[in-house]
Amino acid sequence: MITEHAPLDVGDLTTTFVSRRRRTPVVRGVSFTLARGQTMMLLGESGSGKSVTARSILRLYGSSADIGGTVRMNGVELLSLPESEMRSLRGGQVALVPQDPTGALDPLRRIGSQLTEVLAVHGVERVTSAARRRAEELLAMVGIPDPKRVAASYPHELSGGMRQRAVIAIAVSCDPQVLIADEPTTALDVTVQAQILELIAELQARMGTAVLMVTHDVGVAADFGGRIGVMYAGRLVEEGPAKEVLSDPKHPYTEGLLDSLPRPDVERGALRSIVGSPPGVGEFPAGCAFAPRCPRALPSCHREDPPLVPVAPDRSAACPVVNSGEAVT
Ligand SMILES: Nc1ncnc2c1ncn2[C@@H]1O[C@H](COP(=O)(O)OP(=O)(O)OP(=O)(O)O)[C@@H](O)[C@H]1O
Repeated sequence: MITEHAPLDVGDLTTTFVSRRRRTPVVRGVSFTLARGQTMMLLGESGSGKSVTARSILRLYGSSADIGGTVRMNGVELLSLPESEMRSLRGGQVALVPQDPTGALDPLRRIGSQLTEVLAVHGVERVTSAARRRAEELLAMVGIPDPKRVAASYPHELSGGMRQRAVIAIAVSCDPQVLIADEPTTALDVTVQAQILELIAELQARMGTAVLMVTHDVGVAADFGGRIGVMYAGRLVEEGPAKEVLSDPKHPYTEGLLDSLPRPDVERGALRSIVGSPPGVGEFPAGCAFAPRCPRALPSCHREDPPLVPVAPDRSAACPVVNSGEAVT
């Protein structure tokens, strides 16, 4: 029997930054699975560990972080892969669209040559006229109206939105099975943001790519759909279909987060902020990290960190109040 592996299966992922003086845990036991063509949005406030989770999957921290747990891509464990194999996997089977397209492009090289190089490195096309044609096709595919001109341009000659389209063209050039997008629209004008999200969704539908997207923007999460994983203090506290999580949050943190943010997708009264502030980097309290701010914390929440467990069909949360069936209203 042939078992189909998930494009991405993350189990109990932990990331601890290490320096000569200290060890700083940042990601603490994150698990999720992405099926083919599926989206997972990592949603949470700044500092909750979303980007570190995404970048740990790609092993982008080198020796500055200890990464534990498992990261399987199509059944292959990435955390024990030699760095040389990891390098060929990045940009091939798994590609990153970062927040800032400017930093992702080489300022001294034309867009077309950056694209053909990626195609050559990953053995898709040698740098020939066929590769140049392919580069232009890719630029056209990401909605660039004049691909010949853009291929001959340097990054500084393009607008932010066009640069991000070019970065996306490079990211999808080798037909990745997993696309990791780390706040891909934050650095762009509001008018361009929706277009870039639409483009990612369109490419995903066309190519069957699984997408892991990091965002702190509930509007982006609502628009994109798929599944949402809500992060707080380095942990996933809630996970489920985006629509359900956003309309009927189970975890008190998700509820507080949604109440505190302007939501273009729902009409509501005044915003309410969550009392207190999140723990400092690596300074997690005993028990549930949200307990000191939680209006529903039980005495046990200050001692035991609840695991993420099923709370409804296809949904899970890390909260004993939800798990015990008590309504979170
Ligand atoms: N290279 C690093 N070394 C040490 N600490 C780091 C490093 N990168 C990130 N951190 C810390 O890890 C924590 C989580 O950062 P992360 O970037 O994942 O947050 P985030 O949820 O993505 O929020 P943001 O939207 O602000 O990026 C932060 O407190 C950050 O200071």
